[in-house]
Formats: sequence, structure tokens, C-alpha cells
Amino acid sequence: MTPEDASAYAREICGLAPVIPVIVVKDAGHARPLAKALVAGGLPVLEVTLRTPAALDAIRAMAEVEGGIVGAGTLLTPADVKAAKAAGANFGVSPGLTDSLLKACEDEELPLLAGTATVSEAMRLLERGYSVAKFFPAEANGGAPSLKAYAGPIPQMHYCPTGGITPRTASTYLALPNVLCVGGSWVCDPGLLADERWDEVERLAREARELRG
Ligand SMILES: O=C(O)C(=O)C[C@H](O)[C@H](O)COP(=O)(O)O
Repeated sequence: MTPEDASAYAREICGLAPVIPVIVVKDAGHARPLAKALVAGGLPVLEVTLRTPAALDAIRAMAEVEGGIVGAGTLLTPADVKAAKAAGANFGVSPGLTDSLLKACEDEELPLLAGTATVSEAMRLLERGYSVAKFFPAEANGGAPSLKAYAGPIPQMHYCPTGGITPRTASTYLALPNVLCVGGSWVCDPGLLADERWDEVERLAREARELRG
């Protein structure tokens, strides 16, 4: 997959809803009801972080939920890319970027939202043909004012900022011309998952769905 095709796909899925839920699954049995609640609430694009032993099983289960588009987050190595692809992930997300990770995603045909924190990293991606990236960790790196400043010299790069974003701060990001959507974990609070409160997850998803810039 070429970087241009990967970015076209990323642009498409980032346009489906204002928020991509960032999910940490401890119990793979939660994956299906969780994905159903998020999709029913209007958030079809889901990022399952590869931070728990249950993550790959969760991706496998979520990939079967109708209407959902499941990606794997926390991709750090080519081995992570292979495992994510084999589990049925439709896209990948990484906190940062390396040449070997980009190459693995291109070889495995896994569209990647690569993590960037600086203009130089964005320029590296642009040079390679990517025009969509994650901005991480968004709040700690200056938040919306940083991205607003990036839109001056590199307006062709579009972002999914993630990291420390809340329902209160999301709209400020979404109002920027270079932001396609935001990532956030608040709709999948660990307490709600532990208590299996899928109705509350759906309600939070519905609220997130209505966020606008
Ligand atoms: O695991 C990864 O690949 C990450 O990049 C980390 C996530 O983007 C943040 O954990 C988002 O979580 P919140 O800041 O709670 O919204």
C-alpha cells in the first residue's frame, strides 16, 4: 500500500465521526458488547491499543461487529504490525514513527496513522507521501494552539490529535482546519468497562458524536 493510499483511507475513516475512541481492553469478553455500544452511539471507528494481553483477541471479536472499523493502536514494531493485521485490524495507529514501522505497514497493507509531535516529523511523513498523522501527546505538546500554528507552514498535513483530550477541549481542536477528528479514551473509561455499563458507553458515544468545532 502506498503512503498516498494509506492517507486517503485515513482521511476517509477520520471523517466518519468527530471522535475515535481509544480503547484499553483487559477482558476480551468485553470487546463485542463494547464495540456494539460504540457503533450504536455513532462512533464506528475504534482503536484498540496493543497494551494488554487481551488486545488481539479483542480486535478479532470487534472486527465481526457490523458497522465497526477496528484499528490497532500502540504499534511499536514490525511484529506488532503483522500481529494486528493477522487479527483483522483495518488500520494502525502508532505513538511515534520509525522507518521500519512505516515500511512494515506499507508491506502489510495496513493504513497507518503515524504519531508525530513536531513539524520535523510531519515533514518526514510529507516527504514520504503521507498527508494524515496522529498528533501525540496532544495536550502535553501545546494542544490546539500548536496545531493551529502548524497549519501555517504545513496546511497539507491533517491530524488526529490524541492524548489528554476531553469532551470540553475536543471542540477547540475540531474547529481547526487541519484537524479531521480527535482520539480519546473518555468514552471507554476503565470503570465503565469493569462494570459492563454498555448503556452508559453508548450514551457517552452519542454525546461525543455531537461534538463539533
Ligand atoms: O497507546 C497509544 O498508542 C497511545 O498513543 C496512547 C493514546 O493515544 C492515549 O492513551 C489516549 O488516551 P487519553 O489521553 O486518555 O485520551
